[in-house]
Amino acid sequence: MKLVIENLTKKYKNKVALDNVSLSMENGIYALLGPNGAGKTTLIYSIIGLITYQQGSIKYYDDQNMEMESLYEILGYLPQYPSFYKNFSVYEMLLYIATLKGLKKNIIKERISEVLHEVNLWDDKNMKIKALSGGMKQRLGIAQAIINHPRILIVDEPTAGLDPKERIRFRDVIKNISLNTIVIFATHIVSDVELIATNIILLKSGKVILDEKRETVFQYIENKIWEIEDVKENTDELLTKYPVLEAYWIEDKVHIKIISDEKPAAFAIQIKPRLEDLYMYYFGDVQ
Ligand SMILES: Nc1ncnc2c1ncn2[C@@H]1O[C@H](COP(=O)(O)OP(=O)(O)OP(=O)(O)O)[C@@H](O)[C@H]1O
Repeated sequence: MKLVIENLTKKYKNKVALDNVSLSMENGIYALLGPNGAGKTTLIYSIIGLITYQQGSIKYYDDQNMEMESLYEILGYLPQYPSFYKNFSVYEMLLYIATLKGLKKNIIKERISEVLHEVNLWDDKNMKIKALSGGMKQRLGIAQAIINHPRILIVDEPTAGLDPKERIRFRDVIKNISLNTIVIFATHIVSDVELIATNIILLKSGKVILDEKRETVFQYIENKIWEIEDVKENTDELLTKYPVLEAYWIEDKVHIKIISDEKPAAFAIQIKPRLEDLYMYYFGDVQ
């Protein structure tokens, strides 16, 4: 599978929501990161064909590199705010979606059972949707998105409302799927994609400001992240002089993490950057 976006521009009246966006994706997990209003949802809506755009093109190619006419049989989508028929049971909802997605009758039951086990809802399959908790609804959303073995899976803030154990389960499900699927994972929760993303895309004010493989994404902030332990003296000076990425307690000591081209203090230790640092570097106004 290949998804190729070229020079995509989308305007809502005079507001430019996507500005000349070009991206090329193959199987793997693409973390789509950006602050509120960056254009993530607009990009997703453009890919799935929910909205039209003024300029550019979006094309999909199959494994034989042939351009595909329609995306619908191979698409899985979890919207930011999924909604369901509240009087359906979990099982009925999936049966309905599976039928709409054209799954063959003889495999539907088995496939529903598989996905319900994957998202840990098997024991709750007869519960009415109106009685589900927020996290359970989110898991049902994940189940309906993957039920047709999508080759392009788009998930918008998928872990909102999931408890830590379910987040880990979800990460594993997504990782497995990504072996032969393009997964676009839009989120603000950087830690959810840190472990599994193969590519990082940063969107800012409708522009792609970074599109890089995970292995090379840290080159821009390598050797620039410093930790200062037990900050007591010079605290104010350090805080005003350098952009602070993070401040936290470890036992009874305050640590701060800052970004600086040079060693900011004699007792500063250089540490390896993490995805959160990269996010803060680009979006925390620390440049
Ligand atoms: N239907 C619309 N009409 C007018 N402007 C819109 C519309 N939808 C989005 N926008 C604007 O387009 C820009 C991009 O919005 P979009 O929802 O794509 O951002 P986002 O990155 O998904 O944000 P969030 O993280 O808050 O969901 C924003 O400035 C938003 O106000």
